[in-house]
Amino acid sequence: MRYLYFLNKISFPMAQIDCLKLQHFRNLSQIEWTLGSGQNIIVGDNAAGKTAIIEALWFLASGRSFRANQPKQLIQQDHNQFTLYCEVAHQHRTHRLGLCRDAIQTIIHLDGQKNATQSDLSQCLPLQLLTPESHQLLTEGPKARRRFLDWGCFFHYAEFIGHWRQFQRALKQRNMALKQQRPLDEIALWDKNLIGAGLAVNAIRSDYLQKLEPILLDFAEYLMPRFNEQHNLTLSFYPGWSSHYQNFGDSLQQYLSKDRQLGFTQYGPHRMDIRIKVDQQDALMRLSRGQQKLLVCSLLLAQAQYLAEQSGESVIMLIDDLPAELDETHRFKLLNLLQEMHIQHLVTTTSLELIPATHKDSRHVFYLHNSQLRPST
Ligand SMILES: Nc1ncnc2c1ncn2[C@@H]1O[C@H](COP(=O)(O)OP(=O)(O)OP(=O)(O)O)[C@@H](O)[C@H]1O
Repeated sequence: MRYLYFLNKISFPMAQIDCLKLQHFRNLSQIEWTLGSGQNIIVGDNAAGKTAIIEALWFLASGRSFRANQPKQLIQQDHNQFTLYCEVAHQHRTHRLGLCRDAIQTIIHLDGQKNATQSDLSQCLPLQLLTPESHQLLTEGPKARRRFLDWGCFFHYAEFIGHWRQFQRALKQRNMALKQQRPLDEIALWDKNLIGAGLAVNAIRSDYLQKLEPILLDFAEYLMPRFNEQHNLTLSFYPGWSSHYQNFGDSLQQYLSKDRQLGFTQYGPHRMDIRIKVDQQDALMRLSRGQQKLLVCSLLLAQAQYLAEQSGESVIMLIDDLPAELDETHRFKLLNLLQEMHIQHLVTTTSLELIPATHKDSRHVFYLHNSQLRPST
C-alpha cells in the first residue's frame, strides 16, 4: 500500500489552528479557544454547541454553513451579527483570519487587510469535514460530489478558480439569453466562452480524479479490508453530458432548441459527477450505511494525503459527533491514521469514553458547558 510507505518515511509540517474566537454564533455568546496540535476533543451534552464550533470554523473556511441555508440563522438570537477569528499556522507562517457577518453582508479580514476575499481565507484554512450527514456525498445528488472534487482542484491547480468563475459567468449569461427566448444564433454566441472555460474546468477535474483514485483505493483497503478483498471499487468521471455526443459543443448544439424551451442549459460541466461503482453496480446498492461512511472517510483521507504529497502541507480535519459516525474499531483506525498522517483534528462527542485513546501525548480534551469551553484539568 502506497500510504504505508508514505506514513513511515515522511512527515509533513502540520497545518494547525492555534486559536479560535467567536462571538454571538448560534447559542455561543463568546468563546476563546486555544487549541493543541494533534487531537482536540470537545466533550459536551446535547445542545451544548459542539456542532456550532465546527460550523463556525467551516463558515470561516468556506463562507457557508453545512446545516443552514441562511447565514442569518447563525447569528445568536437577539443579536445583529456574529464574528469569527482564528489564527492558523499554514505554509510556514501564521495567518489571522477574521469574518463578521450581519443579516446582509460579510466582512472579511486576512492578516489585518480588509480587501481579502473568501477564497483567500479558504486557501489559508484547508479544512476537511466529516459529519453524521457526510454519507450524503454518496447518497445525495451530484452537487456534493462536484463540491468535493472542486475543493481539491482549487488547492492543486492555481488556474482552476479562474476557469471555474469564467464558466459560471458564461453559463449565467447563456441561461439568461435562453430564458429571454433570444434568437438561436444569439444564444449560440455565448457557447464559445462556455465551451472553452467548461472544458478547462473538466480537464482539471478529470486529471485530479485520476490522481486521487489509487490513493482512495489504498485507504478503502485499510478501512474495509474484507470488503476490498471481495469486491472491485471503481470511480469514473461523468463530464455532465452524454457520451453519445463527441464533445460538449455537440451536446450544446443538439439540445439548443430544447434548452430554449426550458430556459436553461441542461447539460455541461455544471452537471459533472463522479460515478462510484462496486463490481460494476452503483455503490449505493452494494454498500451498507457504515460502509458508505467508511468510503466517505477514504475519499477525504485520499484528498488529505494527495495534498500533503503535492504541497507538503496537511489539512485540518473536523469530525462532528465521531461516535455517531463509526463503530469502535473504525473510530480507532481513523484516529490512529490521522495521528500517523500528522493531521490536526477536532473531534466532538457527548462522552470522552467513546473516543479511543490512540496517542495520549497529543490528545487535548476540552469540556463545553454553559457556553464555556474549558480544558480538562
Ligand atoms: N441563532 C441561534 N441563537 C441561539 N441559539 C441557537 C441558534 N441556533 C441554534 N441555537 C441553539 O444552539 C444549541 C446548540 O446546538 P448544536 O447543534 O451546536 O449543539 P451540539 O452540542 O452539537 O448538540 P448535539 O450533541 O445534540 O448534536 C441548540 O440548543 C440550538 O437550539
